[in-house]
Amino acid sequence: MSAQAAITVENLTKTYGSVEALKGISFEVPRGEILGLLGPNGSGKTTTVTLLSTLQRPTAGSARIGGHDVVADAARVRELVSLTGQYASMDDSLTAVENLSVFGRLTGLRGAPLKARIGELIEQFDLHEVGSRRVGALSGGMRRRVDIASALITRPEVLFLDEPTTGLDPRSRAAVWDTVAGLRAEGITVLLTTQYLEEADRLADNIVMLDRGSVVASGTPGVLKQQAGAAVCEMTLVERGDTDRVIERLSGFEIIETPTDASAAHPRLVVRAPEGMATVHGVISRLQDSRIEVVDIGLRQPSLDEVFMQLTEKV
Ligand SMILES: Nc1ncnc2c1ncn2[C@@H]1O[C@H](COP(=O)(O)OP(=O)(O)OP(=O)(O)O)[C@@H](O)[C@H]1O
Repeated sequence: MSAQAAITVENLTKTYGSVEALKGISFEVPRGEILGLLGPNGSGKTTTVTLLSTLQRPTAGSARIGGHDVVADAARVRELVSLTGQYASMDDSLTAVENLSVFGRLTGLRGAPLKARIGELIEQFDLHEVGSRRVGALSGGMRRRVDIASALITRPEVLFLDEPTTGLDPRSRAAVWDTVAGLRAEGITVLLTTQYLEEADRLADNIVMLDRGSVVASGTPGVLKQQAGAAVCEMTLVERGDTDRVIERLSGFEIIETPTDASAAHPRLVVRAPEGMATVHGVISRLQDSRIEVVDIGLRQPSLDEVFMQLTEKV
């Protein structure tokens, strides 16, 4: 394993009684990179973060942060990492600056150094306007931004972001994405857990996909999409009423998505296209034979969502 790695995980295992939360996972995160740890509910994401941040001990295997073992060297690891995410621990009745101050004091910062660090974070996270407002009155996205800022008060080398955008509306989610992308510029290593493939696709240098406690795939977003192999043929129908007829007419093709939104004016279907354009032409000729009209039809790379579906189906 590389000496440069900020996080090294080797055969990490955690069992709770008869539940195998992690079944021996391994991965590495180079310094300054963002790793997206992806997986559905219960796949082991939070367990991984609690082990890496020394909140729990592994049952077997090992993990190192900046070369320090999370069990043997737990005190040193705690100096290097910070953890935030879904369950922000800020006091709603205090202002953003007061919250930063509380976090700073908790870590032993006082006086001028504390004030200077808060000033830097206000600058870095563009909190000038909201610094004096009560955190309870801030939007969800702005709250998370203050929360991430407070996690950085100690200048950690590694930041764990546990589902930082769960429960946020799309606009707030985009604002948090900007904040996380900015962390890369600061050289901080980030381990981001998420259920949203789009989030990992946007932010992560590398992705580790977990399913039921095991790694089912890892690599860059681009490589994972390629690994999934076949491109897909996506079509949008003119008439909602044609959906059942299309499904019937496309027998023999592997339909991987049928319309889910009953209110959508134009239903969308996706079929796997192992033969690329030849598959698309095959679909078009079947639709033409039945005089079924489409708004559009085309070939595209599978999304990470589709990759994940395909990989987890195989397990
Ligand atoms: N303290 C615990 N005691 C018993 N089982 C646990 C405990 N913590 C987690 N588990 C189990 O371990 C498995 C992995 O849970 P974990 O919370 O790590 O998943 P997750 O991927 O973070 O899911 P989510 O997205 O819901 O947070 C689940 O089956 C969970 O029920």
